[in-house]
Amino acid sequence: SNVGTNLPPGGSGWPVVGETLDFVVNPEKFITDRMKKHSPDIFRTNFFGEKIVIICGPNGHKFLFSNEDKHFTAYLPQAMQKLFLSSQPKTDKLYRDSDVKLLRSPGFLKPEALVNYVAGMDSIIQKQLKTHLEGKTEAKIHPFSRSLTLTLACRFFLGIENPERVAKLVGQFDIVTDGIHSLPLNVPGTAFYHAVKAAVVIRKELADVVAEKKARVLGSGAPTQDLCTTMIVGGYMSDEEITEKLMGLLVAGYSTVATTMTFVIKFVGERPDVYHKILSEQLEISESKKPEELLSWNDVQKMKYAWAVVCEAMRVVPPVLGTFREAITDFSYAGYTVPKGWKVFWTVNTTQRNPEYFQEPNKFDPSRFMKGEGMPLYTYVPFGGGPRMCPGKEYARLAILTFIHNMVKKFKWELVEPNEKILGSMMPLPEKGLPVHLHPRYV
Ligand code: HEM
Repeated sequence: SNVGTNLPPGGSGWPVVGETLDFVVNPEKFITDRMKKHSPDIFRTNFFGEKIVIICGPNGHKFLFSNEDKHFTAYLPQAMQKLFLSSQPKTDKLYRDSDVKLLRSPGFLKPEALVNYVAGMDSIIQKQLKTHLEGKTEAKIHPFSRSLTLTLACRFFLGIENPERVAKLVGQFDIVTDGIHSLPLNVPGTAFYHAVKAAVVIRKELADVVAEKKARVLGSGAPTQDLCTTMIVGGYMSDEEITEKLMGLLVAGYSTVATTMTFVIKFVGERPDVYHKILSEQLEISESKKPEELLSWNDVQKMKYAWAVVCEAMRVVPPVLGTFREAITDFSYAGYTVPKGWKVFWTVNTTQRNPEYFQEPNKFDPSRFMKGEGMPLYTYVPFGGGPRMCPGKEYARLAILTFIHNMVKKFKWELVEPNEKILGSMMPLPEKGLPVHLHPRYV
């Protein structure tokens, strides 16, 4: 075989750090430059201390998503492993393949189950808006959307509603998020060091929740309807496994949903025309219902324009830039051969923000998603694709649309800082938390 002699083109940068810094500072530029210089299909690099190939474009996405388990398995960079896996990892994956199957099977995150959570979500979101935004003339949307998202996750994944407990978790997750944005140096005093500690606190809290729920399930108390209880009642996982799984869900589902909500509010705040279109769609839904009646699954299916707005927000600012795989065999692609053990990175930006597939990629234009014919295959991939595609997609859609419904009915808004800087290339966030001027709308 010609393994090792026919590697994809590319460079490996400095010893040890490789090209890490260039990548972290601006992944989009890093990748676009190298696609031009080396190959638009695949090139090799070296960062986070790993030998990496980056696989690009719709054909790259297709190849990756179609060869799961044959050539590829899931992989987390070492810094993420330190943060998110327990101290005695049984695996270097956030999710073992069997776990993913479990989540996808009749599971809690499937539409059949989610149908029953719409009204509850609507009611929590209404309460949160009342407590945190109503009566204010100005508010920071990003901290709000984070605490809202975690409140929902606490209710539906963990079955906890106590606001102090939720606030404590929000605080710890904020520290973890700061760490993700920093260099992964586990040295006292660094943001990453604090993040590793916060992740330990979160895991301990989750272990307590599992123990409490278990006592409730075994005792006579009426068990709540939540994912944690479902897993306990299932009876085939140890408490540690349940804790680990809940951690994985919170990590995967928390900042992604909050980021999407935040950027929807940003883009809509910049575009009164988009706001008015969303509003008229949402008012039509409300008018078909009794006053005070909570949203249902069917109502959410009618939010077609609002969903186009969400899709376009995730195209311009993807909440997940991309993920890693590990090659479990040597594999050949685009005329090159990559050895077993190398890490493979794919990123949504090589298609979603590529003018070849989306004209004027920086322009926010929800009408791209209203044309009816859909996007060319493997070009729009905010949730990934194939067997590893995000299992939280429907849950995320429900939470975000229910949030938008309530926001436009209650408020109009515009940005306090139209030129606010966006930080963090791997996980984008507005520098000042997206302050907006709020104007109440009386229906
Ligand atoms: C807008 C919100 C979200 C976006 C954009 C998003 C995106 C993604 C992406 C790109 C992946 C990687 C797929 C791959 O590697 O091929 C992923 C995986 C995953 N997501 Fe999401 N996600 C979102 C929300 C959620 C939520 C709410 C949950 C939990 C309820 C969740 C749970 C997961 C899990 C468990 C995985 C790992 C699946 C695996 O490794 O097979 N995600 N998500």
